[in-house]
Amino acid sequence: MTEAVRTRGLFKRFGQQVAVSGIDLVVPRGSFTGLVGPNGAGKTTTLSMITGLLRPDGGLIEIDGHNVWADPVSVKSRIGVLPEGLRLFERLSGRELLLYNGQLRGIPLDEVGRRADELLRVMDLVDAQDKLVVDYSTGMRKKIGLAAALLHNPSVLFLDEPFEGVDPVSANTLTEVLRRFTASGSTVVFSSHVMDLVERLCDWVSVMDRGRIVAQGPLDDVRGERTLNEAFLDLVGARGNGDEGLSWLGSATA
Ligand SMILES: Nc1ncnc2c1ncn2[C@@H]1O[C@H](COP(=O)(O)OP(=O)(O)OP(=O)(O)O)[C@@H](O)[C@H]1O
Repeated sequence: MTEAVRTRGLFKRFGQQVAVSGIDLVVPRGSFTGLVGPNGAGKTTTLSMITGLLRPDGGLIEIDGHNVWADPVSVKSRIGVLPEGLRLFERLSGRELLLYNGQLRGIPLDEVGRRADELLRVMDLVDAQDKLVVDYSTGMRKKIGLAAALLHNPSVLFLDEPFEGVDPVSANTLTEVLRRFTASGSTVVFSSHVMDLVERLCDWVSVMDRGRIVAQGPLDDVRGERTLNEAFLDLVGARGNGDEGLSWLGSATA
């Protein structure tokens, strides 16, 4: 199996809190991979280390066989990132943002212009292309962020919660673009809490819980005879706190 992403013993702590506890993540090339886990499982921390945004305390990360922290330049030209809490250049218009990103990546201006026009069209952002990014809605921000991440044609695309706050129409657009991207042999890794979506899109799944990988492999192997949601609850242990306490809740009288 050729791997797009491989970590060995990847480790990160924040003070006393171990966020990522020595994980061996495997992402096959050309896969549509879902990184799932409950709140605080370590997904964002893992993606931040893999994409070179956060220095690990230990372990190794390779993308297309290149060591992320030893060879950051060749890795960064191969990856696209849509991070959580997406920070964009707010005072640029959507189109300017793409042109600027493309030039930062060293793509000739006429080629950047061509790619930007196509991406704006596919993302249904043509009418908003001259509007400042600060005035974009959440879904529009995700779409322009994805366009910026795709502009240099990366071989691996990392998306942290790409569908959060995105309406079904925009989610469909994002899905179509990502499907086309993986169909051409490129790799997508995205984190999500939405099991239905992961089940619909992904062919490979890594399940994290409390800083560890508790299951990893082809979607069909991880879920077995169950839905992915049932498998997820089995794997991370449904935390049955709902029946205790809160006796006051719902007893309000008019
Ligand atoms: N900068 C930080 N400083 C201190 N602790 C942090 C920091 N970033 C993350 N953590 C802790 O590390 C753990 C993993 O957090 P992380 O954000 O990676 O989880 P996650 O799986 O992405 O969660 P969510 O699904 O809620 O976004 C949590 O316990 C979190 O509180």
